[in-house]
Amino acid sequence: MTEETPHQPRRRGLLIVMTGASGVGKGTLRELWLAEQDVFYSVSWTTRPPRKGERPGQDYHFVDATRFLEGMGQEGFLEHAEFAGNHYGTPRGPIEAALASGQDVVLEIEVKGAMQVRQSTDEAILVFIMPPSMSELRRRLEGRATENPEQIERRLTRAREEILEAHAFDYVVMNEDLTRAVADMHAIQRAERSRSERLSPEALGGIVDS
Ligand SMILES: Nc1ncnc2c1ncn2[C@@H]1O[C@H](COP(=O)(O)OP(=O)(O)OP(=O)(O)O)[C@@H](O)[C@H]1O
Ligand SMILES: Nc1nc2c(ncn2[C@@H]2O[C@H](COP(=O)(O)O)[C@@H](O)[C@H]2O)c(=O)[nH]1
Repeated sequence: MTEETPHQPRRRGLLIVMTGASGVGKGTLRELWLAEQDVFYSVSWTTRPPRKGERPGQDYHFVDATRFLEGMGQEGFLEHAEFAGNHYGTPRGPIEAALASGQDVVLEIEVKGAMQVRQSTDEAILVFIMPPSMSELRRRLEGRATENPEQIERRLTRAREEILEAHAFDYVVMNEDLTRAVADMHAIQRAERSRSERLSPEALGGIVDS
């Protein structure tokens, strides 16, 4: 809910960044967590070719390397990174408007990009999604069957590096039981909405005057 009521003053939206290894279940978790919520999901740009069933403009903006470089100059990215041979970036434009209107914004990105977001803004809430084990992560990547064996090994190598960075993030959510992980995401969002610094003096004045 972003609507202003006498008991719920307008606040700035939350900027929530989900990060973690490829295949840990970020996308699966995000879809369940955000179902029936009016949240702005940031659709990334990527030079990776679309997978079967992926919808341009909804899952990604699929572009070639030339267009990606142009985008870096023109629209500008909040962050961008190379991952397993492809480029990925978060377009900056729509994010500030959504936050200012009180809408929560969710990014789902790899670890280097999440660290760039941390450096560029204090307001980001960084959530690291953790796999129960490397063998389970492998099982999920193999089960998804969207990469070939060599690409899976490349993603697992990167995953080991990423997991060692988990201490740098605000929250760690273990994605073993999916229902529990979804509940953890709701709990983080609820708690962060209650943080007092997200209320402006104007919003508090509105309560006093109501
Ligand atoms: N808690 C879970 N238990 C078992 N399987 C899961 C769980 N969460 C997700 N999966 C499965 O793991 C696979 C990878 O999930 P998903 O594609 O959401 O990962 P991801 O982190 O978004 O990957 P990428 O970063 O590469 O986009 C999917 O087949 C999904 O169904
Ligand atoms: N730094 C960024 N990482 C991103 C972005 N969009 C997605 N991703 C992450 O890349 C890997 C690989 O994704 P896949 O769809 O090819 O499996 C994964 O960890 C994504 O979360 C982005 O804009 N910036």
